[in-house]
Amino acid sequence: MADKRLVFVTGNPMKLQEVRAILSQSGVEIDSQNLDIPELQGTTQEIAIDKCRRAAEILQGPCITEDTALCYEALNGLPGPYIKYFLKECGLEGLNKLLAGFENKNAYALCTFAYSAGPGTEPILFEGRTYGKIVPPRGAGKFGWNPVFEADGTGKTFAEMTEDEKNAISHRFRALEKLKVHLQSLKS
Ligand SMILES: O=c1[nH]c(=O)c2ncn([C@@H]3O[C@H](COP(=O)(O)OP(=O)(O)OP(=O)(O)O)[C@@H](O)[C@H]3O)c2[nH]1
Ligand SMILES: [Mg+2]
Repeated sequence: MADKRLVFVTGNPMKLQEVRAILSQSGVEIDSQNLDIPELQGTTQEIAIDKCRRAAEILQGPCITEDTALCYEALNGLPGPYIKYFLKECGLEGLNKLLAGFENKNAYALCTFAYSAGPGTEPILFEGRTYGKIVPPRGAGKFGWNPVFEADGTGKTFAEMTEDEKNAISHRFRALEKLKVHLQSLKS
């Protein structure tokens, strides 16, 4: 039996798949709720806290939510938490063109999990980062901006990696490592 069950509120099946794979050996089992929670404008932290708070209120119970940002060094962190809309409107090529006037193609993927113990409690954040650079698309485009993000030291875009390769170094993996430590502390 799982040591811990958690409800992950997300509308993104690829996130859910990766979270389940990363947590598969950890004793944490994930139930999912596909709720469309309105997302505030603001910093990644503000967006993550607000989204988790709303989700816990709707569920009337504990839950986790996750926000992903793609932050360009040359643009002082933008598109950041608004990457979903940039990707939708500009496509993978557009994500490259944004940096056309800059030599600096460095970027980091930022994953922020928020954990709420239930309605009325303040969500706690767990962040993970993976550094890399923005490149012309390579690899199968099954998930978001994976084809244009080459992780430092790998020579591969996330889309060219196997699931296991990505899950060993991803922003999501790094944030979940911190969330796991917190969940352990709740058990004792
Ligand atoms: O190539 C990718 N590799 C990843 O590892 C990854 N993680 C998220 N994303 C995309 O980045 C935006 C985040 O927006 P986001 O955090 O609001 O997510 P979402 O709205 O899809 O789901 P949720 O908010 O219901 O959980 C969305 O377009 C996601 O598809 C990724 N793309
Ligand atoms: Mg979202």
